[in-house]
Amino acid sequence: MPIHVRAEPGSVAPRVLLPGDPGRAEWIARTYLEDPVPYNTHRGLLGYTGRYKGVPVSVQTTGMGAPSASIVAEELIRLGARVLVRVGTCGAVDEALRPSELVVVQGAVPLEGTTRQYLGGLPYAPVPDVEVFLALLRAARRLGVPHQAGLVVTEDAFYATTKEGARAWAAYGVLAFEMEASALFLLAKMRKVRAGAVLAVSNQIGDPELVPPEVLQEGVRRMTEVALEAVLEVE
Ligand SMILES: O=P(O)(O)O[C@H]1O[C@H](CO)[C@@H](O)[C@H]1O
Ligand SMILES: O=c1cc[nH]c(=O)[nH]1
Repeated sequence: MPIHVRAEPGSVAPRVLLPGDPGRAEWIARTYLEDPVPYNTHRGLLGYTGRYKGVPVSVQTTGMGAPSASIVAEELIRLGARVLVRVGTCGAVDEALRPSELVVVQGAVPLEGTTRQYLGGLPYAPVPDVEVFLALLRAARRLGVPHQAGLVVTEDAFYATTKEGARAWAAYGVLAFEMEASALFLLAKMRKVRAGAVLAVSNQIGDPELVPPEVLQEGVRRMTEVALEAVLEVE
């Protein structure tokens, strides 16, 4: 049994949704999964397995930041996860992004320390699995959900980022900042599994004010439905 995700072999489905927040994991399991069974509560890394439209799906909390997400992803893969989709929130850099709008992540600039340690300092371009990315994009279009596809920055220090600092990244095509995607994408390539990410805008970067809770919840609902429909399309 892994050290952190204390699940028995066979209790995690091949398809896994990955929110940072345990509350979101519980909500997704209760709202969308048939017969959800909890398999981990250790460290608050809540994990559940049930079925979505008859297909086994797990939802597993990553915690915040690439160090925690990388531990969880490594252990999930050892437990049999094969398609990992982050369902997270993000701070918008692009002013055209509306509160709760979705970002289908096409690539994640690795501004965090976890990939640096794995790569021994080598430059790298963390990208999602192309089939997962296309399935997320198709699902967002089919469901008619407001979204953009593009780059995000994966950062370590939420409160170190300023509006001005983030705007500099907008000049290179970055839409939003978040804290886990680059590590997930690298690990998926290293361990030969598929990964992707879809995010809902929770705030403007450098602004501590969250979008109103009911607006954010609507974004989270749409993001979850996009991710669930997408994982059904990918082996
Ligand atoms: O809402 P989640 O999935 O946790 O994602 C974002 O929210 C947290 C920061 O508030 C970080 O984990 C960041 O990536
Ligand atoms: O990294 C993050 C995630 C959400 N919101 C932010 O402002 N930054």
